[in-house]
Amino acid sequence: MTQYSRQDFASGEVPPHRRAVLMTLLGLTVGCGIVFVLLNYAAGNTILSLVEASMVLFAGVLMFLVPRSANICRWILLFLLMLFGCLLYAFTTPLTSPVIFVWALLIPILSHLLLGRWTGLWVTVFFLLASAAIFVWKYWATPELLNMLAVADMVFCALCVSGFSHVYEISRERTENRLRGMAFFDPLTGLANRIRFRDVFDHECHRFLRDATPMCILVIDLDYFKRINDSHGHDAGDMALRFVADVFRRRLRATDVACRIGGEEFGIVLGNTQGEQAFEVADDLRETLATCHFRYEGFAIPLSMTIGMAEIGVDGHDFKTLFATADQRLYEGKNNGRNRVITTVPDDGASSQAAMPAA
Ligand SMILES: Nc1nc2c(ncn2[C@@H]2O[C@H](COP(=O)(O)OP(=O)(O)OP(=O)(O)O)[C@@H](O)[C@H]2O)c(=O)[nH]1
Repeated sequence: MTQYSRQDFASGEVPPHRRAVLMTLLGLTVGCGIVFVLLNYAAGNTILSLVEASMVLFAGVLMFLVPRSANICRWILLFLLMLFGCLLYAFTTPLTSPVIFVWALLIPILSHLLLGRWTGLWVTVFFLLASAAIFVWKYWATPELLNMLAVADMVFCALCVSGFSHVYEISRERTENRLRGMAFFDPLTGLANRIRFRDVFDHECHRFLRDATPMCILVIDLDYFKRINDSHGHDAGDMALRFVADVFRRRLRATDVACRIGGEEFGIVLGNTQGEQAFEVADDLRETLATCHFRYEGFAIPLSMTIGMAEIGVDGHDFKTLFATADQRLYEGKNNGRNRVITTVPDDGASSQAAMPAA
């Protein structure tokens, strides 16, 4: 069953700030680029001004494409490689002054902001080493630029900027993961919360609309849960909720997502699962909980749950309809004695396909 992990957030999803940073960089490339195209053209550095003009053009095209692209990873990488390549070319040309090397300090900052800590680090190392090699090659015979003090200034400054960028990105990633964990997961049980439940449902719904992949949802409510709190205390109730979450974790597949909707109510999305299979899973969960007693301070406390089920394409096509249907079946199950799974509610109001309560 899907649980919270760092991988949940590293699955090709670009953090939102990268889009904003990329758009700012593209705007600056167009703005500053035009100035440098003109300056270099006026200084007789025609090839460099042409290279810069093509960068300006590419940045302009990307400013149009990026807001319309869902996955901007490849644009980020392509643009940075071209931008840094363009910088290296500018470093090599004899008409540029030594001051141009100051732009190399942007490499670690932009790489980390746009590519994350590891890809950012490798891109930084590669382009900074290349810049250093060009500097040594270009000013080999200029001792006032290539002496111990000047080299120490440049190397330590580059190391500081790279180190701070890397540390900043590590702490930013950690904070983002922690905040996302708090936003999408229930702290008591470690299961997903209702926001993530909805996200997963939407994802599976798109799969159904695209290639008819079946999907079912279960809406689950523990039976007479109030009695546990009343007889054994709130701690016992909390432990019972964790116990139920463990039952889900043990039984469900890695692709299924269980969540705590609130209180003693849970929801499960069973991706790529048809009605009959989903009923078997639901009934298995029901039976497991009803037969394995939860223990608290020496007491064996019986637990059971009632489950309402709905299948996409059969009971509806959107979250609101499917959830309402499953919820209605859940309450049908509660009214009919609890500890059962309800998959259909005929018009006459009687439940069918209900697993009968364990003895
Ligand atoms: N310990 C604990 N109890 C909770 C939590 N959230 C909700 N509850 C309790 O769950 C109980 C739910 O009670 P009811 O809605 O009456 O439902 P029930 O007793 O399970 O009865 P039926 O659903 O009708 O079978 C309430 O006593 C809530 O206080 C929680 O996080 N921890």
